[in-house]
Amino acid sequence: NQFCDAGVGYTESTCGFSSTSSSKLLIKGGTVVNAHNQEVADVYVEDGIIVAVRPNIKVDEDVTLLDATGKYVMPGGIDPHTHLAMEFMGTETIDDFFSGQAAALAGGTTMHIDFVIPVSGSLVAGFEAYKKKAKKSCMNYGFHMAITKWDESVSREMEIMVKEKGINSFKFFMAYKGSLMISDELLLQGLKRCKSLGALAMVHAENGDAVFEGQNRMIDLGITGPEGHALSRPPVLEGEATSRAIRLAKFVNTPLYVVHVMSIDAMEEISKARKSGQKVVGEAVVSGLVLNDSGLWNPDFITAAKYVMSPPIREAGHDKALQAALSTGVLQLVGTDHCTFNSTQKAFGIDDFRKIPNGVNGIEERMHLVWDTMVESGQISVTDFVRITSTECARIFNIYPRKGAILVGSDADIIIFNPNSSFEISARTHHSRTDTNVYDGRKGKGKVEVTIVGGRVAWQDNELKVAPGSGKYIELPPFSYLFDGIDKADAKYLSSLQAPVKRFSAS
Ligand SMILES: NC(=O)NCCC(=O)O
Ligand SMILES: [Zn+2]
Ligand SMILES: [Zn+2]
Repeated sequence: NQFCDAGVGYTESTCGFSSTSSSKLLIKGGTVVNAHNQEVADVYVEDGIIVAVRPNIKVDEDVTLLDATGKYVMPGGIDPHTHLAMEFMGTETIDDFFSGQAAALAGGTTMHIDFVIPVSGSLVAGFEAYKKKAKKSCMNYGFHMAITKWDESVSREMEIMVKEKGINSFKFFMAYKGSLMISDELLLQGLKRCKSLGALAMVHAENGDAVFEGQNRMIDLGITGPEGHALSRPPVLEGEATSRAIRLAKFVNTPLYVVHVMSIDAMEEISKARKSGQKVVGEAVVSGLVLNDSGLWNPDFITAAKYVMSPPIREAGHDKALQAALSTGVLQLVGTDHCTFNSTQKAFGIDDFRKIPNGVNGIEERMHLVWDTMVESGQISVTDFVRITSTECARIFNIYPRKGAILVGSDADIIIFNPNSSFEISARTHHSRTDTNVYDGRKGKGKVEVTIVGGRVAWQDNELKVAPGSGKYIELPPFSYLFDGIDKADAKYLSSLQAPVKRFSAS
């Protein structure tokens, strides 16, 4: 870990943070990239807000200048899927809201959306617990909320989350039998409630009952190592659950967001639904795009166990198909599912893959790996890069154009990216607290040189410049663009029922 251990005995002097105090910033001469266009322009920022984007802006001497000549000036990355300080599988992720965010800033991500896990089923208690965890934040963050049980109180608390706490999305786990997994009955209730609140339903799509069966099958065969994890939950189980969730969302007529799409099977279900006109969002994660399952077969347990996540990293072929789906719009955005456990924690499953805490790193690596894999290979344009790493996430979670854009009036969350530099990933130099890295040794083109959050330089010259506690909670309002037209479709459906209703009342 390159930063001092945050939160414990922290002082600015001992940690060597230096904050850039000027509230005025001019980024000169770069190519400003938005999802819709790119142009050479200066970007002028005052008090955290972009106030001008045009060539040759003249400013007074009290303004901090950043030269971006020959570089891209892009919206900071927004990671839609992280787990910081999450209690899971009998332990807690090693990255908290400071170490995880410090890593994010080093990699050009300025906002992430983390998943609140209810406490004993209570959403309010879960929200309070995460508010406390997030006190050490040093960048923008928002929350999704998991729904793990169903009763009147959960339904009421969902309304409180949406109307009072700034949460506009709820995740339903169709896997993790015995802990987070929910039934179809609960999923249906949850989808209906999400719809009425204008909140986006998200699913972890794997058939948890069949996964349980698959795990028993592996143990009966004496397969106890990390490879058993992938073998026990094949793509067909991800495809089945994805298809089931899509059909239930269609039945309820509410938008659906499928998190961490890892297989061709799931991706094809999303593709089919989208072609039919259904509002389904598919989230790729960087591990699914750039890794294959070969690591899981490494004879060294710790090396193999670091790749254990759910749904599993698939065999070669799924990665390329997911890249193609992302480049053609079948999948819309890229997250990380950053959920880190160190070697000691992974070793809980040394004799039984079912006990290996599930999760991989990625919050620091996402922007670099997506650039190298997708832009450098010619699969997507620079504007597409901005769309899938930032803008689309802001649109889906209803904070665009405040976030996800370099426009007058937008928040000044900005990166300066040098396409002629290069990056190299190593567990020895990364900024996460974990001692392994699933991308260890990867090199590529392009480098985030400066990360700006709310108009302040947060990362520059390989140095973190912000302190724990300087982060900001971003409330996410309900009824994003995905809800446009839902009422019209409902009205059409109801009018289609008039004929049977009349027939029934006539007899
Ligand atoms: N994905 C994973 O393995 N861990 C995090 C929890 C989840 O997103 O399912
Ligand atoms: Zn999940
Ligand atoms: Zn996750």
